[in-house]
Formats: sequence, structure tokens, C-alpha cells
Amino acid sequence: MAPIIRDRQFTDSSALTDFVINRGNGVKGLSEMGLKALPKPYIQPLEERLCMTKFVPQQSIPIIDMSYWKNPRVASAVCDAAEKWGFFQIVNHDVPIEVLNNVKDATYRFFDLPADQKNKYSKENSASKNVRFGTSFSPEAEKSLEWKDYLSLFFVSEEEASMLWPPVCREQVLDYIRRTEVVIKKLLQMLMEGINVKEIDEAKRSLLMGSIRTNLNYYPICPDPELTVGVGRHSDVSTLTILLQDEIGGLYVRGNQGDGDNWIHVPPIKGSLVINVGDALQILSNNRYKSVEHRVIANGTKNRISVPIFVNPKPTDIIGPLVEVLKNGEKPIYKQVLYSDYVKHFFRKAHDGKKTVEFAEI
Ligand SMILES: CC(C)(COP(=O)(O)OP(=O)(O)OC[C@H]1O[C@@H](n2cnc3c(N)ncnc32)[C@H](O)[C@@H]1OP(=O)(O)O)[C@@H](O)C(=O)NCCC(=O)NCCSC(=O)/C=C/c1ccc(O)c(O)c1
Ligand SMILES: O=C(O)CCC(=O)C(=O)O
Ligand SMILES: [Fe+2]
Repeated sequence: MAPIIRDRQFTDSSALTDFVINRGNGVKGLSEMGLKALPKPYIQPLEERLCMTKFVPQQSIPIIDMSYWKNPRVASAVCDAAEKWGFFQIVNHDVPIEVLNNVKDATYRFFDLPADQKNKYSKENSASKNVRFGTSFSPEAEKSLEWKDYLSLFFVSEEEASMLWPPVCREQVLDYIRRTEVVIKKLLQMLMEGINVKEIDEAKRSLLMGSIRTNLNYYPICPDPELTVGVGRHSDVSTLTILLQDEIGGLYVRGNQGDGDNWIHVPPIKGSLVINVGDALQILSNNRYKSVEHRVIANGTKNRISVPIFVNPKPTDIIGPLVEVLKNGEKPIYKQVLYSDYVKHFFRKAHDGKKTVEFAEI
């Protein structure tokens, strides 16, 4: 049955849910209908919209050149950025530009599929929990929805990926993960040395990078972009996130000046990767490294994509402050928690800034 639409608006919210979620049209489908106004469920409360007065145009997160990554100055810049900003960009990181371009093309290929093809991977229809096409963040828990569709791919093995991941993007995402792994290892090595962890043994490797989730995010053109958000304020639950964004821009990071209600734009830099600390690394480092809130605005004239790789502990790992960090008598701020409990807590609520980490506080 066709959705109930009058004057290019939905007559009720169940018709909208049916069109966007149940039929897999996503917000991309809404955008392509040429709606004249933003549907009500997407209108965010005033305090969650990002207004111009909160931008700090003169500030920028650090940009770190990885060409001479063995130089101790690079390690010191990485640790410094992870402590003070929780966010930085890397350039000359050795992931070939073709790999990045290919995964961006693959993202467009996936979202350009007809709705019924994408809907095969929805929460209801997907053959596996490890592959999920969705919209907004957690629509069941949210008071106001986010203007974003996504495909989330949890990596188990190349064999599983070859059976379950959508063929239009599978190889390109796998290649992106493979080539990025080298950079992830370098960054984690530097960050661990900065907190007195001299060797990344198998147990540490699992805690730091035991599981990998890649999301393909699609933010379509939005009517009334100032009334909604692409992604609401949140910190990631990962140890590190490696984010590839396109040339459109729109990602903002909470600044560290004054009362902190100032937001710094992350400008797109050709070939760069954005790196951010997630909650798991904040917990493991007992607050030495900071997971910082970030958000994405909606755009009135351009479609935007981004491809974050979330590098995480294994779901079965117990996370808490590392012994090396507590050696000098430092008090633990966090208890030991099962990582999958932590992630479930995150996924079952709407984006709510930095609140997730309270789940692990003593
Ligand atoms: C994710 C879990 C917990 C799933 O475990 P499982 O036993 O399958 O639980 P489940 O009952 O299917 O899922 C738990 C809930 O999470 C939701 N969920 C599961 N996967 C996803 C997903 N990819 N995206 C959104 N929600 C999800 C489910 O819908 C469940 O909610 P509900 O339906 O009960 O309301 C497990 O695989 C795990 O522990 N993984 C650890 C590694 C991992 O995936 N870490 C997450 C890193 S993601 C990260 O850091 C940031 C993600 C993010 C940020 C902003 C966004 O806007 C966004 O979209 C995503
Ligand atoms: O799209 C972006 O730039 C950021 C997305 C993000 O924060 C996320 O998916 O966790
Ligand atoms: Fe994020």
C-alpha cells in the first residue's frame, strides 16, 4: 500500500514510520520525495540544535603528520591530542587514497540501491545481527529522530563477510579495514606507551582492538536543516574511531575552552582520517585519554557520507582501568564492566552526550 501522503507531507506518524523504517526507504527516501517541510518527529528541541553562536571558527583540532611516525614527536603529539582534545586528524598515514575513494563510492552504491534491497539488511530482515541497515540511532528510544541512515557491519571473519555483507560494498569495506589496521596498531602503540604500557600482548590486543565495526553513514539533503541533527551529541563507545568523511563537512567536536558549550568544526582535508578516543579507552586509561562529545549537523543542499571504523574491545572482554595506570597509587574511577553490557546500554537509549560512561563509574 502506498504511504499516506498529503501535499508532500505525511498525515500521521505511523505512516511515516511505515515508509521510513518498515519499508526501508530511510530518510533518503523522505529527502528524495521533495518534502516541503521537515516532518515533526525529526524536529529536535531547541537545546539540541547547534546554533551559530556556539561555533568557534578560530579553533581547530590538531592535525598530525604521520610520515615520520617513528619520531617521538609524533607519539607525543598523538598522546597530547588524545588527552586534551580526544580528537585529531592524521595525514600521510599510508592508507592509499584509492582505498578511501573506493569505500566512499561503495557507500553511495549501497544507499543508491532500491529500498527493498537495502531493507533485506534491516533489524527485522537481516540474516545476521552483525549486519544492520537502519535509520536515526535508536528510533524506539528517541523522542526526536536523527536525519541519518546507516549500514552497520560487525566484522567476524572474511568468510562471514563474503556470505553476509552486501556485495556492492563488501570488498571495498574489507580493504578499508585491512589497510587501516596498520595505522590503528601504530596509534595504539603510541597511546599505550604514553600510559606506561610497554607491550601490547594478546590480552591487551583484545581489549584495545578485539572487535571492529564499520558503519556507512548517509545524511541526505534535509528540508529545514537547522531544526534537526544528522547525529546528536554523543561520545563513541569504542577504544578508537577512525573516521573517513567526504568533502561536505558538518562534524563538530565539543571544545575544551570556558564552559565547554563551544563547538569546533572538523574541516574535511583530502586524504585525511579523523581519529577520536572512545569511552573504552577513556575507561582503560582511567581518564587520561578523553572521549569527547561530537555531533553532525544536517545539510540543506548536499548529501553527505561518512565511514567510521569503530575499534573496540571484544564483546566478552571485561573493561576497567589498566593495572599499569593504577600502579602509582592512582584511584580507579571506573569499575570492571562486561563490554557487551556497556554497548547494549549505549544502543538502548537515545544519544545523550557523555552520559553512557556513567554506567561504568564507581
Ligand atoms: C552490539 C552488541 C551489544 C549487540 O549484541 P547482541 O547480543 O546482538 O544484542 P542485541 O540485543 O541484538 O542488541 C542490543 C541493542 O542494541 C541495538 N543494536 C545492535 N546493533 C546496533 C547497531 N549497529 N546500531 C544501532 N543499534 C544497534 C539493538 O537494536 C538492541 O536494542 P533493542 O532492540 O533491545 O532496543 C554486541 O555485538 C557487542 O557487544 N559488540 C561490541 C562491539 C561493538 O559493536 N561496539 C560498538 C562500537 S559502535 C560505536 O562506538 C559507536 C556507534 C555509533 C555512534 C553514533 C551513531 O549515531 C551510531 O549510529 C553508532
Ligand atoms: O558522520 C560523522 O562525521 C560522524 C559520525 C559519528 O559520530 C558516528 O557515527 O559515531
Ligand atoms: Fe561518533
